[in-house]
Amino acid sequence: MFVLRQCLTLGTKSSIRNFSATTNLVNLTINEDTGVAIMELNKPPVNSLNYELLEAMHRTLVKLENEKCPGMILTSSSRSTFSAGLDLLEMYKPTVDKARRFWSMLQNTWIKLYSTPYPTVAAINGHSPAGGCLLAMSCEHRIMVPDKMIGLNETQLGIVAPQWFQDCMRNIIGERQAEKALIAGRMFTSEEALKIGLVDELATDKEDLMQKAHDFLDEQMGLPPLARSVVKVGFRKDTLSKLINGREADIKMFLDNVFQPKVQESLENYIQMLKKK
Ligand SMILES: CCCCC/C=C\C/C=C\CC/C=C/CC(=O)SCCNC(=O)CCNC(=O)[C@H](O)C(C)(C)COP(=O)(O)OP(=O)(O)OC[C@H]1O[C@@H](n2cnc3c(N)ncnc32)[C@H](O)[C@@H]1OP(=O)(O)O
Repeated sequence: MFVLRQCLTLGTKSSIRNFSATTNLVNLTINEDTGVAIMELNKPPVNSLNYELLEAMHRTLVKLENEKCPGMILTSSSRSTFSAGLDLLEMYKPTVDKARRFWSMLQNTWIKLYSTPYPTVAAINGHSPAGGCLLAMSCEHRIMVPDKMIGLNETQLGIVAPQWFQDCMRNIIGERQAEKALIAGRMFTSEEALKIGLVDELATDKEDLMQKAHDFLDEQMGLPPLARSVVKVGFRKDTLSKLINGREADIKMFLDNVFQPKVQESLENYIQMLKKK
């Protein structure tokens, strides 16, 4: 359930309704004049994607779809990080039920985000590794601040990015670049990401980032919405169907991997390393 927290009137003619998921993990702001939604991930310090954050995102996406949202900006309340990807603690010594529930919610959230009929833009105001990169890649347009890192780094962690993560990257930067990036588990600087088309624009700072995101949505919202969304979903349907028809196999892949003693050992070392940093 969403609670109406407060009504803010900013110093512009637009009035803003500010909703928040009850957990406060996602701040949702909807501009009353334009209907544009800003979905801000708010799980300090790095928006690691645990079950609760994914569930709050999923709930927000369902609400936006039901309310015929005309456009959405996905961003983060953190100064350093857009999202650190999947929460490593969700994968460290989970029960089978917990691991299954977690992966299933990740699938639900991605399917909703990837298939929205309305235009989506990722305002990437920080680092965006692995699952964070997946979120950004699932939007239609990506704008990033300078001097941050983005990419699917799974290979460097000794794990394999799931097929649908790989497909998202291939759909954006093409077969050859995706193959090279995925084999290496390469993280790109914002500037490198722009060069290979992993992001579409760079912004100078957060204000410029949000302005550019609004500009993109203004342009998209000027197009006939039904035709726009049919073309979008048409382009994405093969990638979506692959996961939708293979959800159980994908969950099995995750469970088979996550419970490997070697994976648990690397995970423990990685968590320790991040904590000592
Ligand atoms: C290693 C083996 C993984 C095993 C996986 C198991 C099964 C796999 C099967 C299939 C799944 C494959 C798909 C995986 C997709 C993923 O998304 S995996 C997650 C990959 N993410 C990362 O590698 C990012 C790690 N984090 C960072 O690089 C940095 O934190 C950052 C994002 C660049 C930010 O840096 P900054 O300096 O600002 O912050 P800190 O590093 O100091 O971190 C602050 C705080 O947050 C904790 N933390 C960071 N990332 C995560 C995370 N992903 N999950 C949980 N917690 C995280 C960090 O430990 C610090 O904690 P504190 O010291 O207690 O404050």
